[in-house]
This record gives sequence, C-alpha cells and structure tokens, in this order.
Amino acid sequence: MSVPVLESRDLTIRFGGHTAVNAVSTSFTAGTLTAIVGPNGAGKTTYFNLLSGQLPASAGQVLLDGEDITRLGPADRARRGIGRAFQITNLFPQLTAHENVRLAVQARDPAAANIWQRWTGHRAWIERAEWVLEEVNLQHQRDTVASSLSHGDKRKLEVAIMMALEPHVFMFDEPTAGMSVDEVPVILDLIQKLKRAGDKTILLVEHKMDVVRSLADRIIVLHHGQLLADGEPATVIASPLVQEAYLGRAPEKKHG
Ligand SMILES: Nc1ncnc2c1ncn2[C@@H]1O[C@H](COP(=O)(O)OP(=O)(O)OP(=O)(O)O)[C@@H](O)[C@H]1O
Repeated sequence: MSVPVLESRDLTIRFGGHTAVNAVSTSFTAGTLTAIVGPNGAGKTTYFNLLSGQLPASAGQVLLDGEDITRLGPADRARRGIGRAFQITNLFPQLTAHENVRLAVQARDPAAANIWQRWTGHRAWIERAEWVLEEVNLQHQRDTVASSLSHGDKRKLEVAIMMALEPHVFMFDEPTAGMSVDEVPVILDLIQKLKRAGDKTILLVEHKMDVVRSLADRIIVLHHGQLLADGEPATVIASPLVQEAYLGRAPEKKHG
C-alpha cells in the first residue's frame, strides 16, 4: 500500500457547542484525486481549512509525509507543499497576471533570497511564469492587471499561482463555481493534466456530481461533520446511506 502524503487523525473542530468536523480520520496518497462531497453544511470547507491550516484543530492531528503539522499555520504548511486555490483570494489586484505568477515562482526559488543571484535567476523566473500562464491558458492575459480579469480568469490565475509554488498536495475548493460554461472545461482539463502527471495528491471539494464523476478516483462523503463513506466513486454514489444523506431518505427500491 502506498504511504499517505496527507493524513487526518480524529481531526475535530468545535465552534461553541457545534462540532463542525468530528473525528475525521482518513489519508490521501500520491497519484490519487479524492473528491470530498456532502450536503450543504456537512463540514467540507471546514475540513479543508483544518488540512491547510486556516483553522486550528480543537482535537486530532494532521500529518504531512508522516510528520505532525497540526500546530503549523497556513504559510508553513504551504511552504511544506500544501497548495490551495479558490478559497482565499491571494492575487495582487494591481499587478499583471504575469507579475502575480512571477512572484510565486520567485517565492519558490531559494536563490531569490540571495541578492547576488537575483539577476541571474531573473530570466528563468520570467520564463517559468510564462510557461505556467500557458498551462492554464491565460497567456493572452499576460499583461492584464488581476483586478481587470474576468471571474473565470481570476480563478485560472489562482491555479497558476498554486502551480508556480509547485506543491505536492493540490486542494481545489469548488474550482468551477461561478465559471461560465465555456470556462469550465479549461479548469477541468487542467486538473486532469495534474492528475495525469501521476505524482500529485489532489483533493477536490465539489458539488457538481458530473465533475466529481469525471475526475475522482475516490470519493469521501462528509455528513454532519463525520466521515459517512469512503471508496470508489460508483460504489459510494450508489450507497443507500449516501443517498439518504443527500435526499434525507433512503432511495426507493425498484420492483418488478
Ligand atoms: N467560523 C465558523 N464559526 C461557526 N460555525 C462555523 C464556522 N465555519 C463553519 N461553521 C459551521 O460549520 C458547519 C460546516 O460548514 P462548512 O462551510 O464547512 O460546510 P460545507 O460542507 O463546506 O458546506 P457548503 O457545501 O454549503 O459549502 C456549518 O454548520 C457552518 O455553519
């Protein structure tokens, strides 16, 4: 069995008397795309926040490559390879698309801290930023300031920034939400491409089941903050327990 890249052990958060994520234990391995689904208010985004460090756990642990990172904040977790898009808008609105990506490329390069190497690295950063913009199909907006981009292009830029940081865990929180019909396939193709690379650990919170079906190798279902189901997509989707959680009742049996 593959060693988990990211793991949660009894991960829990309470807001006052409400337990939004309740003792969730599971793990994520490289080369796998896991969709996290569940009804509204199930705790999906809160679970993401606990994994990426935006929220501190009330109990339980988060492990990255076997190391306990529960006490680390989001910046430290990002430095260690947890990348997240679409939850926090981390664009510099007055900088161009290219400048936004270039900053992320520079942040990734240890040589950037060395002022003597600054200019030798410059060309490589620019080229790397161009390449990332092409990957997300945003090269035509290279010189547009982020604040003037369409909603879909802003989201592509957020993915570009995440890619430039070269994480090994990619977290997508409803990546197609608010996107126009023609922009959706671009983002889905991009996620497929990351998946085909084979060495990334990809987590996706998504409401649209057609998107989940087309991308996921595995689905985990949260319900009232608890892990309700975990497995191969067709099996999880067909599970009466899961259907009941979504519909509020068990599916009717077919007769005849
Ligand atoms: N900061 C907070 N303070 C208090 N309660 C919170 C906080 N964040 C989330 N919650 C509560 O935790 C529960 C889980 O919310 P969460 O947003 O994680 O659900 P979700 O599954 O992502 O829902 P949706 O699909 O609607 O986005 C909800 O009852 C929500 O009201």
